[in-house]
Amino acid sequence: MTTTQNPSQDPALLAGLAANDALDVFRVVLSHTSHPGNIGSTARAMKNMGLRHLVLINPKEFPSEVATSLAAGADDVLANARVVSTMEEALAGTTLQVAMTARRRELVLPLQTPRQLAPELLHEARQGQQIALVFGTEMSGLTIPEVAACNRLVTIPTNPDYSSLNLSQAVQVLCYELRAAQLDDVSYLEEKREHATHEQLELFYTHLEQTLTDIGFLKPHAPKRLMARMRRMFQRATLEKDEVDILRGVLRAAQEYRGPKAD
Ligand SMILES: C[S@@+](CC[C@H](N)C(=O)[O-])C[C@H]1O[C@@H](n2cnc3c(N)ncnc32)[C@H](O)[C@@H]1O
Repeated sequence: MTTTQNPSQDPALLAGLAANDALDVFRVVLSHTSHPGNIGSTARAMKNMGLRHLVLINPKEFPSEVATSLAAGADDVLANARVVSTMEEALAGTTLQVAMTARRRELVLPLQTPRQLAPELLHEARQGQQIALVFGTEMSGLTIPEVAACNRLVTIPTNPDYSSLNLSQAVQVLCYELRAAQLDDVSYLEEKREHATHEQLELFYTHLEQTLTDIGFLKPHAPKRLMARMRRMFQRATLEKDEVDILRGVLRAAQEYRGPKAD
């Protein structure tokens, strides 16, 4: 077996690298963080999972030696962190904003888990949308206006009697789910499929009905629900254009069939 040494010659590898870029549109936003150690641990958690854009809204202490020490090699994430003073600045340019909360009182949007939301986030990321993952301050979490600035609400399903994670651990869980969803998503390697259009399917159903009538399977005076059931069956299959062509070829052959050929 030969392996391609140069990634630029390997389309599958290139596609994988392109998929990795999806994580590059995410920004982690930490609001009013009190402990610099949590900023450092967040940077580490992000870099482990392939995210690198960190935005800090009014951190109590930053830059900080404690943050750098806990970043443990993810100091590039800290060096590039943007410090802003408002949520508006932190969310500028994003189309999706995910409020992370352990609390139940802010239920203004449907509550989702990271695993439920990750595929949608990745899909949007691949379209080049900018996405913010927003985390609250250690003592009190996100405020009501902060949650209201977001259009998605996510909770990590923890022990209901002890639901609040350490800030950087919450960041870790969400970033991991994004990475895991991305690794599971190999759709970028799939061949593009040309689905049959509505019109092509309608022609097929007409052809099918005519053929079933011709061969005596469908009784025009007592059709029952046969065609409705046939439609449902083929709709479930999400047929491609080529598959419809094959099926119509079969129908034509059935219509022209004159019995077994004599040897
Ligand atoms: C230490 S927690 C804040 C705890 C605070 N006492 C509260 O009630 O929200 C800091 C941040 O981590 C995130 N977080 C912690 N546990 C979480 C969970 N189970 N689900 C989602 N986010 C969580 C939230 O963004 C939260 O604002």
